[in-house]
Amino acid sequence: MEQRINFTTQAFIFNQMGSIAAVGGISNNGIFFRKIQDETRYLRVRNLTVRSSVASKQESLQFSKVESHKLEKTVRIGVLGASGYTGSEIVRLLANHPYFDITLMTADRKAGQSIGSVFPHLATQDLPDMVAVKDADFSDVDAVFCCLPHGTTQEIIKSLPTRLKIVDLSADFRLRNVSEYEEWYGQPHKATDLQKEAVYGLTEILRTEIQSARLVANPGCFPTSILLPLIPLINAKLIEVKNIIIDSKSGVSGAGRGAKEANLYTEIAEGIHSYGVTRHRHAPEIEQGLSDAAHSKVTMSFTPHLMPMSRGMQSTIYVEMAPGVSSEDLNQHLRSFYENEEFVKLMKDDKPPHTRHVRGSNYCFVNVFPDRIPGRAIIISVIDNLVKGASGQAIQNLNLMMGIPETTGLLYLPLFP
Ligand SMILES: NC(=O)C1=CN([C@@H]2O[C@H](COP(=O)(O)OP(=O)(O)OC[C@H]3O[C@@H](n4cnc5c(N)ncnc54)[C@H](OP(=O)(O)O)[C@@H]3O)[C@@H](O)[C@H]2O)C=CC1
Ligand SMILES: CC(=O)N[C@@H](CCC(=O)OP(=O)(O)O)C(=O)O
Repeated sequence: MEQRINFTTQAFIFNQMGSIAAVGGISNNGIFFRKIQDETRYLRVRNLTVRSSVASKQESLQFSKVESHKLEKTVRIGVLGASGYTGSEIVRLLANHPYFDITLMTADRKAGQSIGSVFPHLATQDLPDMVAVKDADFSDVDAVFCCLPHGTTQEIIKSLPTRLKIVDLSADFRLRNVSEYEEWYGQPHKATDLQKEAVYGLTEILRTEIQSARLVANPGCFPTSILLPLIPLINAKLIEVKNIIIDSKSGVSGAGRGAKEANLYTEIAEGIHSYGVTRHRHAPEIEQGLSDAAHSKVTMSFTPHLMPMSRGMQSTIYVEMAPGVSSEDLNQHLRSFYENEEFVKLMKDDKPPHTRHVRGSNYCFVNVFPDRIPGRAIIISVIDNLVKGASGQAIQNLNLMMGIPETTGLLYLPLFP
């Protein structure tokens, strides 16, 4: 039977692998209610004693512990660039977030409009109209998702109150070396002090640094799909750092919502094409991550392709293994490295993951295959460019920065078919 419940506490049940098995709330009289995915209804879970290890009879999983958090504070969120693809994806994902409450949204050409008029799929959300950044009042905001074009972003972030926590989805604060930024982005960096403060937001790899950061540079979508499998393998010296070849494919939403001739249906449908060959601006970002892992300068070959699909990203990575290492060793290492992670999963069989298996979710699915050529392996990694490649990872990072479980509001299963 449906009922309205006022929760005082949000609770998480973990399975024995340490992953969150159920999210719910604890009512005033101490009863745990399990949240039903993607709905606002809750299922009463009986026979579960909070703070004990007794499993619920209604659950097939063996619960190992319950952690609870007081729902004391609501974090007031500003979404800069809410009329774009990543901004609107933040709004969609936050609809079910128990702590984050959107109090401010900005747009540029669409300033003055409601989110529902710009994105009818969000018309059910009761949110303030979007305003221009110059008219934005940050007095009711604690944290900001900055979903603006690179270049514009630095100056806007520089002008924000310093008490705000910021997750920047643009490329403006990702490269530590500002001269490298100038070389690849064709303009000098205009906020070099802030650059020193920024922490690169590849959550599973830099969790500790992100927790205490004020400004997080959310990674690019291609780098996310590539660095998640490669960094642990380089750290463990299981692959050679020379001759890494990466072939990546992206859905068209990766290019943003702005009208561009190159992104017309007629230019995209019924074919694929490579772009940015040898000079894509994600190359230095990927090499920065790989070099940090290797403690030496790493270079690689990277070619992105545009696919006739709205979202999704696959990176196919060709590597040379260290002497005596097999592709099964790579698989085993990644499996154990990500064993307790909710969002990075190694496939259990020998099938390649598909972009459609992670669509709309914050998951990264990975598999490793032996190449026909001895000593080489092929790694396939898929994400949704708008979720793990942008807005989902951004929420995961802000969760950490606010000291709440990082999966909060992100346990959406992929949308299939
Ligand atoms: N799309 C993706 O898959 C990914 C994108 N990113 C990065 O995230 C950022 C946002 O991308 P995305 O959402 O795709 O881009 P969109 O082009 O879809 O959206 C851009 C947003 O910024 C606003 N805007 C544009 N110019 C200005 C300006 N001069 N001043 C203030 N606001 C402005 C736009 O407002 P209006 O619509 O009103 O003009 C819109 O809200 C970019 O830096 C992008 O590179 C990162 C990872 C993945
Ligand atoms: C399909 C497409 O055009 N994709 C974008 C990458 C999207 C992304 O992650 O870009 P940022 O580095 O700006 O955040 C591109 O290739 O430039």
